[in-house]
Amino acid sequence: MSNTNQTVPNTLPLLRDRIDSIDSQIQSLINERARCAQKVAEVKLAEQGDEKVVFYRPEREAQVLRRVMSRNEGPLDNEEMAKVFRQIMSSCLALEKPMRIAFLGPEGTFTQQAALKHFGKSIVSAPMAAIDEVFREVESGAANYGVVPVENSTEGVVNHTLDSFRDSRLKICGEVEERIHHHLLVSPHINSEDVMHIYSHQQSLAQCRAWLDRYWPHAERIAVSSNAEAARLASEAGLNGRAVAAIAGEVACELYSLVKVSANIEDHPDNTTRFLIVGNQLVPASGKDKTSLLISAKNEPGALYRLLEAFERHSVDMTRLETRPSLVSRWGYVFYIDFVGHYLEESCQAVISELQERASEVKVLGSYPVAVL
Ligand SMILES: O=C(O)C(=O)C[C@]1(C(=O)O)C=C[C@@H](O)C=C1
Repeated sequence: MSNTNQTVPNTLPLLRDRIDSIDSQIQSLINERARCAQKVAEVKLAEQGDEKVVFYRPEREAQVLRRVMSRNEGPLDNEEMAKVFRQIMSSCLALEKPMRIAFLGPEGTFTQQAALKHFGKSIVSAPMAAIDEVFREVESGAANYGVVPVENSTEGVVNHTLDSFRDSRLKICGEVEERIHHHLLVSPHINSEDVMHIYSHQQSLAQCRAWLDRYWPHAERIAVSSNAEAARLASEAGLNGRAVAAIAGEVACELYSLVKVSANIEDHPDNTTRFLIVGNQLVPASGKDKTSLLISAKNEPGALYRLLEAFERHSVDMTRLETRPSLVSRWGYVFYIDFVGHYLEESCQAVISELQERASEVKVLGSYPVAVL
């Protein structure tokens, strides 16, 4: 083991020798860790059996990353260090069992970016054409987990995702937040001044509305199924000499070899999207968790008040409330509620059982670690 108190050499050859020696130690340790993960897989298989074995453990991953951040002394900052360990765990998990992750595609979407941020790069990516396809892919067992957008700090909730939980038995296993930067992109084969049509996902167009009003008031805005699809269309149009632009992110820009006419054009610089990880398992407590519920309220005066009052009385911190039409009865509603805590904690159990008495249906969509990265 190297002695951390050793003085740092001050010539380039000696510094590189030191780096080589440290790298060799890090490499041995990473492989030693990987062998432990392989052993963990054997133990899990022996204890849980082939059918029920769960390799991916979100609560354990969150604990590992939190520990990395809290003991970190720099000079690398906490997030950088956690990203390194994120990838080490991703590689170790892939040794235990390669994970197939379905996400709202095509390749290059912010959802793919979120999937890589959450699971690391050692996954098999499975882009889907729509949010309900992501759900179906995981329900059928074709994918191990799915990643879907659920809310954006500028535009609010993604209704498709919330609605997909009504008839699904999938559970929320995690959340991930991603800062969203939009760019105006064109094919290198066209002149950006000729652009009269701008493609993007409806939410992205909305997130850049003020900027578009100001700088491209005469261009027609065309909503398509995703911003990666917009990038694909802009690239294809460029090959045919048609001047079309797309609004999309970095990954799509690179994937379709587009060029940036303007970067970071979102109206709100802290524009952030929250994504959910959906899977088949109820996740044990990590020590810092959130819970999501779907509640069908009775259609009577004061129904919502009686639901919310239970949170107050048990001092459970509600972080989000969304209302959607129930689709079962006219003017009936379902509520999506997020709160701090794990559903097995005493105070959370107390709230849930009171809600069960007061609502016609309470579905626990899942408890999951608060996003670490
Ligand atoms: O602790 C486990 O259950 C493991 O499988 C090991 C490990 C890791 O590399 O630390 C790998 C995958 C899991 O998702 C969590 C942690």
